[in-house]
Amino acid sequence: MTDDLRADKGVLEEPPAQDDVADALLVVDGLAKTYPLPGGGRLTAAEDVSFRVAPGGSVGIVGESGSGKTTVARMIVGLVRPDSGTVTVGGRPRAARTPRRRSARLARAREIQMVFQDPYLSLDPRLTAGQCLRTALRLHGRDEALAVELLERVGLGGREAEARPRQLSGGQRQRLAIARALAVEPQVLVLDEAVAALDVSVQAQILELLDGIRRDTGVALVFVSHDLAVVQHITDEVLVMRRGRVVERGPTRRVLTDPADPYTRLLLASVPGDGWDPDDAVAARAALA
Ligand SMILES: Nc1ncnc2c1ncn2[C@@H]1O[C@H](COP(=O)(O)OP(=O)(O)OP(=O)(O)O)[C@@H](O)[C@H]1O
Repeated sequence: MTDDLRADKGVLEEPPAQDDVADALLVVDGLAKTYPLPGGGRLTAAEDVSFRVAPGGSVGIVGESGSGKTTVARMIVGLVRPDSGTVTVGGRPRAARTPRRRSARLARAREIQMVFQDPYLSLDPRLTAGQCLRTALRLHGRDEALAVELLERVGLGGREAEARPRQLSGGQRQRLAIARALAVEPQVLVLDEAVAALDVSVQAQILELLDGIRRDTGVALVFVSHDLAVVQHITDEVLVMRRGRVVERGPTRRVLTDPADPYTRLLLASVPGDGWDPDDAVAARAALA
């Protein structure tokens, strides 16, 4: 999409820090998805969503429930097929379908890994943490002994290595899910509300962990969250989504301290803090609708 078109669509476009396509690791271009509505017509879950992330970069996607964040995350990973748009990792366009050949499937998994809100659903309940990591390492032709290093990397010790997912705390399970994703050595990690279910102190530990990992490994992060405070800590740039469209984007600090779009202002006004009045937040929403 050209800048003129973007301006026509009312999307505020600041030159992102990672503006050079050649430097971008992940290029998301014009992703769109609609779903049929029960009474006819179609719901726009995502419309013309484009952004780029450099190696070691971190982009946040924020918005309220139903704004289209998960749809975008799932299209990037390949769990939802876009109506249009492309996803390119390291200069290679991702195929629309999961390839049949095993080697191609593994190569695709090494491009992008995803961490979900509830790691229970993605972890095999029968495997201990150590077995889980060794299985992933073996599958990708890596040395199984690296499991110890990975556990250490995410702050899990020998006791946790022998535990199955149900014997771990929510924070430990999420650490394991991150370690398993890293076992694949992905270029991009997409995290969908990955810390939403954790209490604030555990959230902080996981965010710190992710920040260290992206600095050390150069993995690019796409961080989907409804929580502006979370995004503030982990991302360089942020996209604000409303009703499937990106209504604002820019450096995270700027967007969160000096928002240009009324919807971003509303999101910020909705966060409880000093002098916060729920009536004001409700009134602001009514004015925007
Ligand atoms: N498989 C589907 N079929 C029909 N509609 C869907 C489907 N998946 C999502 N939607 C709709 O698309 C819109 C965007 O949903 P999405 O889950 O992407 O939003 P979200 O911002 O991630 O919300 P949340 O934070 O609640 O997960 C919503 O209106 C949702 O009801």
